[in-house]
Amino acid sequence: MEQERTFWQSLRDAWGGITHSLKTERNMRIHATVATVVFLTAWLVEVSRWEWVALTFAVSTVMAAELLNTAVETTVDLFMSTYHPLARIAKNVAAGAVLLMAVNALVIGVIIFYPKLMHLFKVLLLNYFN
Ligand SMILES: Nc1ncnc2c1ncn2[C@@H]1O[C@H](COP(=O)(O)OP(=O)(O)OP(=O)(O)O)[C@@H](O)[C@H]1O
Repeated sequence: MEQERTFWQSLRDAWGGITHSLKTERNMRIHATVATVVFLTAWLVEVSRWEWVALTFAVSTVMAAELLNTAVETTVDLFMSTYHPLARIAKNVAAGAVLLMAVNALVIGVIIFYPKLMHLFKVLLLNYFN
């Protein structure tokens, strides 16, 4: 039996899982880019404390879903290298979880940013014509 691992070894392996997904999954890189843009915009338009909570939660759930999707895809590929309807269902359902979380994050993003960006747009427009 394997020797008991330290907390730091587990943490390093978990981080290795995230970096693996970033290196191998294009969608994960898209999520990371969108997350960076969202956090930068949130900082620029000075969102409230609770809006930070909602955005952080939305972004992390999408990325966590993508990590689980990668885990499902990898596990399916390990056991099924040829076409199988059940493999298709497993992968599609895991991808569906990512889609659901992404739509949820989009709705939260629109609710938070739309009024702020519209306000900013109006201020810039008024300043331009005055
Ligand atoms: N062994 C298989 N049997 C049947 N269908 C499969 C199999 N492998 C993949 N598929 C189908 O192809 C799709 C893409 O699977 P793939 O493993 O290539 O994931 P991906 O290209 O990384 O997709 P994602 O965009 O969800 O990350 C799956 O959602 C599934 O519909």
